[in-house]
Amino acid sequence: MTDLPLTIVADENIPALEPLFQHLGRLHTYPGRTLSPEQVRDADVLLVRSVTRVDERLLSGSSVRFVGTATIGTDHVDQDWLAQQGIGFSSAPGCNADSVVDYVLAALLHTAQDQRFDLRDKTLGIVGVGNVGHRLQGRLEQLGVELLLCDPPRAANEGTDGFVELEYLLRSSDIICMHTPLTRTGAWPTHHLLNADNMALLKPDVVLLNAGRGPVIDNAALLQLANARPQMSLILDVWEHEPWVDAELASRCRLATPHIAGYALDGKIRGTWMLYNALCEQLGRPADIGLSQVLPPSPVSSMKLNRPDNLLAPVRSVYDIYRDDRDFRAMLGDTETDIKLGFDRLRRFYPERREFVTLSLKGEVEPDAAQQFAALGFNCHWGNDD
Ligand SMILES: NC(=O)C1=CN([C@@H]2O[C@H](COP(=O)(O)OP(=O)(O)OC[C@H]3O[C@@H](n4cnc5c(N)ncnc54)[C@H](O)[C@@H]3O)[C@@H](O)[C@H]2O)C=CC1
Ligand SMILES: O=C(O)C(=O)[C@H](O)COP(=O)(O)O
Repeated sequence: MTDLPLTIVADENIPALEPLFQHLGRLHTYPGRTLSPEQVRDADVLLVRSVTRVDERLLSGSSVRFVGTATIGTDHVDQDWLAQQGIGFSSAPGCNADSVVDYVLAALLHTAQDQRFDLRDKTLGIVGVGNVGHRLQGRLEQLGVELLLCDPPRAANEGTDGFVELEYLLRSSDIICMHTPLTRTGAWPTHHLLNADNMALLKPDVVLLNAGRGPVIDNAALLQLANARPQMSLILDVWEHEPWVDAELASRCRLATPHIAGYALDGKIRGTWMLYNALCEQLGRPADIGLSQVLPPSPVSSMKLNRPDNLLAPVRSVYDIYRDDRDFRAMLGDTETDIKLGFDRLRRFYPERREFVTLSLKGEVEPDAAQQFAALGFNCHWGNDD
């Protein structure tokens, strides 16, 4: 597959396809969720996101020689089958990890403000300490939050120091953030990792956030528990059975969003760009388009703080998580079919959002506040009036 032009079939929800791939061949875009064997049969390259199941059913008999998913998660791809067929594969590890961490921090800071607590007085458990969990760990440690970490695969490789057992974390944490992949086999499968039995261990007023994959938590058991425990706070970005969402569970959440934690433009375009690099490598061609050539400058690039004690002011100016929550809830009274269509429509036409790091903060602030704004991930230039 070295002869150009290539035939490239891609999910229409992948940004920056033209500038990165058009010079390599003819691009055909389709809705990813309904991509069919007929649409991919004559393709050389298939570029997907998480909503396309990539397996023998989709690709058998096709001419596809390279599959790329512009996502971190890979549970939608049958990688064993691709390898057996000699089809090249790449995902985009870490591409939107900072976008997810921004989402988590926005959600937790709003929750802390609404429930009148300071994150630094809480114990926060992270389950799955990979690209996302590790970056979240870094920012929260700088903020001064006490952490518990659970990641049995890492503990098995690196030693158990610094890691705790899941049950201990569930029992001891005030806030829990789920960041594991979805796996059904292997030594540490995560399907229904949180279930009726172990969720009974949770503190009654726990804040539980899932921005990994929906089926990592048994959603029916979660709804039952949350109904029995009115003080429990749920923040869910991912759902069992997407694009369908259990409207009752969503209505029980303090924040509910349609799988957009990683949807900052920076994270999405970085994912596409990583696939461009992987495809060029497979083709033996130089990848000479830089990320900055395809990532537009941020429309909100600097902010002078006049209320430096309020951590939420810059967070809101880059990312209003309540807007996502409102838009999502607005469609939940619809029929099952409308919810499914609405879920994908919100994602397809997601408004531009940028990562915290794109915002420069200026002003004169106290050292403690300066440390906290830097910990959140903003680009800080204190004392600079330019
Ligand atoms: N909501 C969203 O928009 C997004 C969701 N994701 C999801 O988040 C997941 C995590 O992303 P990354 O951190 O980048 O992945 P990663 O692969 O870098 O890290 C995952 C971590 O989970 C750990 N893990 C695996 N099984 C575990 C278990 N049973 N218990 C505890 N830990 C376990 C692994 O050892 C690894 O350290 C992705 O696989 C994807 O499904 C990723 C990006 C955006
Ligand atoms: O990267 C991942 O993994 C994700 O979950 C994606 O950010 C989700 O976006 P879509 O692939 O579903 O558009």
